[in-house]
Amino acid sequence: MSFPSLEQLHTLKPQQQPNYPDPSAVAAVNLELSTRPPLVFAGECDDLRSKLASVARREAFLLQGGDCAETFAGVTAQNVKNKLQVLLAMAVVMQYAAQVPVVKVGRLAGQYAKPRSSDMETRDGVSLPSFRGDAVNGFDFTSDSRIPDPRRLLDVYNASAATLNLTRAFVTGGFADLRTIHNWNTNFVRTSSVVERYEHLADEIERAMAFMITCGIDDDSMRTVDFYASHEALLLEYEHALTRIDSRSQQPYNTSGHFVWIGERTRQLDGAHVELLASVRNPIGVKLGPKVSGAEALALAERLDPDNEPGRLTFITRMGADNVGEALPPIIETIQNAGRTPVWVCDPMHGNTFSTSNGYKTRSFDRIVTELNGWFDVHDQMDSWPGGVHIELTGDDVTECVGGVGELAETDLENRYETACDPRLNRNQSLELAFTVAERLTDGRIKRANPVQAFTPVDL
Ligand SMILES: O=C[C@H](O)[C@H](O)COP(=O)(O)O
Ligand SMILES: C=C(OP(=O)(O)O)C(=O)O
Ligand SMILES: [Mn+2]
Repeated sequence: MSFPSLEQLHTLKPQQQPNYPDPSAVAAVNLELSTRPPLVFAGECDDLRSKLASVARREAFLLQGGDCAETFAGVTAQNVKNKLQVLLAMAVVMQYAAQVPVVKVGRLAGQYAKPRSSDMETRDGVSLPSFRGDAVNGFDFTSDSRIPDPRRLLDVYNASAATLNLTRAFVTGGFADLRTIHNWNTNFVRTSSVVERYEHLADEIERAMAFMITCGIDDDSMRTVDFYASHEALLLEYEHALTRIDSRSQQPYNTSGHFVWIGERTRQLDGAHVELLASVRNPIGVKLGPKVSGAEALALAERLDPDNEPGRLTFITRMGADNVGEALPPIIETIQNAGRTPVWVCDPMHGNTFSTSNGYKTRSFDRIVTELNGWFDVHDQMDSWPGGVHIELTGDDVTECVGGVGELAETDLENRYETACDPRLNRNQSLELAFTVAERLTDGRIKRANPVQAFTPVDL
């Protein structure tokens, strides 16, 4: 099985690509990237695909989260640790509530390139190219900083390798111990105003943990977790250079991340991004906004997952709180009628962004929860599995989204607004969201594949 050449991809009018001033510099970077070792291995991608197949079979739930735009300056032990900490804590809460394994996938180690709504940004009458992520140009609003530089792709590779290395060390070196993670949640519940709402769940987890320990359960599954890297496959030069033929299967894999997805702005059926990802064996995702029809979603499924392979395709729906109830059911119905069971994931962030009167791009925690609840209601109505959530978040106490447990107001945003692109949930808002999702997952209306069987005493 081969994959398309970069030249072939460029004939497909790729969207959201940088306008590099010097093609020879791009070619030189391509050559160097194509000799660099893979960042992830095909076998790891296969493991993730089989875990996502469990999600498609209602036997697991996916938690995918991290920065909207990673930054080179953000590649620090503390930043990676905080992000992992909040994701692992969220996963414990969801896993206990859902009574199914939670597949943990970070938006990290490659999320450095951004599609933008507008090519140009104008401030005080000065127009410059939009910031497209550290992978492309600089955040500073100066003409030099905003010139796309292909050498940044080498920095993306190095930053991603360092982040992956740290992540692997953290999740296998004791940081992911279930008892430690649970203590974080207990502290959160005790130190925030959500005590009454979540203390019961936190206490139940505490008792379950204590019970497991009294049973002498103390194996590796208590201390380590499987954790995977994901990002949007946006920059064709980078993604193509890291697409390699697996020596075991002779199949192409994107080795820049375990899971890569196609964004809302680049999912044209006959486009370059669909062409490239259709050719790789990774588990892949596609973002679906409120204007997509069932027929378009089905055409994407048939193109990207022709064998209807469990775990291969994840639809990440980002409908907006006001649209999810109307826009999502016909899409699910069309896919169900075609006999397909992709992984259905909710991204409650990208359809709910707005700008405040004081000029901040933000999101409201309440609107995020409204879309999530609407999404759960639709899957309940359609008897499909609400398979996971896709969240832009950080493990830091930033002030980027209004509302939530700290009741952040628009006037609070200036205190610690650090995102390089979209506003992220902060640590406490992320944990509160996990408890909110947990409440829905314990909802009896959601039909799991293997509900925890009531204990039936043996007839003696
Ligand atoms: O992360 C998603 C997009 O890159 C982002 O929402 C685009 O933001 P913009 O509308 O400010 O360009
Ligand atoms: C660009 C993103 O989202 P979307 O493609 O859904 O706008 C993103 O998830 O970073
Ligand atoms: Mn975003």
